[in-house]
Amino acid sequence: MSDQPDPSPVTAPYDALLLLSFGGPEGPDDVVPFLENVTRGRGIPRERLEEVGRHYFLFGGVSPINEQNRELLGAIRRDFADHGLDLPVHWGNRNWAPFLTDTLRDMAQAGHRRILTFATSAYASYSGCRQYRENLAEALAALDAEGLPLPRVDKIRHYFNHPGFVTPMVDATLAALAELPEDVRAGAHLAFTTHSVPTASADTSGPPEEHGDGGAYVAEHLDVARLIVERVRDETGTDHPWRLVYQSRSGPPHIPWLEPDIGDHLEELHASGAPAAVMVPIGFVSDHMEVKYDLDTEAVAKAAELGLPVSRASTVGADPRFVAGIRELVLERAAAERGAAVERCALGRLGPGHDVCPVGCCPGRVPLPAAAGADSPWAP
Ligand SMILES: CC1=C(CCC(=O)O)c2cc3nc(cc4[nH]c(cc5[nH]c(cc1n2)c(C)c5CCC(=O)O)c(CCC(=O)O)c4C)C(CCC(=O)O)=C3C
Ligand SMILES: [Fe+2]
Repeated sequence: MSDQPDPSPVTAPYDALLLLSFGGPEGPDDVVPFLENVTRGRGIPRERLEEVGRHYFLFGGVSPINEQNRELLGAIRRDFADHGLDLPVHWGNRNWAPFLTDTLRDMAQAGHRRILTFATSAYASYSGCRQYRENLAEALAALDAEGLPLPRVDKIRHYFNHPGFVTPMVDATLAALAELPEDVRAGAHLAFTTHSVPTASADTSGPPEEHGDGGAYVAEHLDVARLIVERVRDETGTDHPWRLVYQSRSGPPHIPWLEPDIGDHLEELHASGAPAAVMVPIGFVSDHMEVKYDLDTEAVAKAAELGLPVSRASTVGADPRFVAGIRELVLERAAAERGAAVERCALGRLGPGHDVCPVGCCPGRVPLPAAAGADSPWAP
């Protein structure tokens, strides 16, 4: 008899969940090395880096993202325990401690052989999906070089249209509308914001058949925005005008990125006589630096200068419905891997996405090995 307990049947074949995130600095001394990790080989102008460094120093050199991931990690563990799931949950980052390679090494040494990954990015795109798969491949290569047995690593499908993500965002939008002065509320515009990416990267996001016209990245965000607009209309009886806009543009100015920027959009709204706006950061799963600085600091200052009343919807963070959604996605994927019947929850027009990224999904500028996809060199 083995001294290991049998894996819990509902989560089999998986023996662990990996929470995979971006990472952020936790003090002033971390800021520059963190930015070096993020931007290695990416051709980001020096001035942009200095500018982004200032955002972090404004907050004492501490990004909120790690604390938010600790909260999410704790919430997932409690939710699993409350639902009788015996699946250990570990956390690793792309750019800061705990680094993915260290986490994956601990997991391999603890005997985990089938790992399911949940990344803190809900959409298709190079930065939000393939780059995490490249990070997994890099970590596996490092373990391989150390002679460790390699676990098989899978990744949960994009969850932008899962009710666990959409439902809390609807409530957050309603709450942000309620924060506006009553006389401007009914006329408020909804500005759905997400991270800008180079248009070339947006156009090739998602599976090859979805490339062009902003690709899966833009289509998925539009789907979420429409869902929120419809639900808000059902609740309030008001049809709020809306637009998908972008924030946190980086890169050299001659390379086109998705537009309009939230700041320009607020100016346009003001010029066209809009009475108020709600910023809804559907591109992010927690209130990290892009939200705290680019929206709550910069965009709010711009709105104040214009005299445009604004409020900002909160992100899902560790909302219990989001955490329950993560559990449902784990159970869904485990069942699919066992060949059992699965119900794939998805709202909106696009339907549930793929479990395994196909060849040619969200390519980077340079082809690099990526795990957890059809093109993975680490496939079983
Ligand atoms: C699509 C997307 C997401 C959402 C999906 C996901 O969540 O993964 C995201 C998240 C995040 N991005 C973050 C931070 C940064 N992103 C940068 C740079 C870049 N982001 C890009 C895209 C995205 N980024 C791109 C195309 C670049 C250009 C360079 C490159 O091609 O890689 C830079 C360099 C400086 C700058 O130029 O801004 C920093 C510091 C943090 C941590 C925040 C914190 O500390 O709280 C988080 C969660
Ligand atoms: Fe970023």
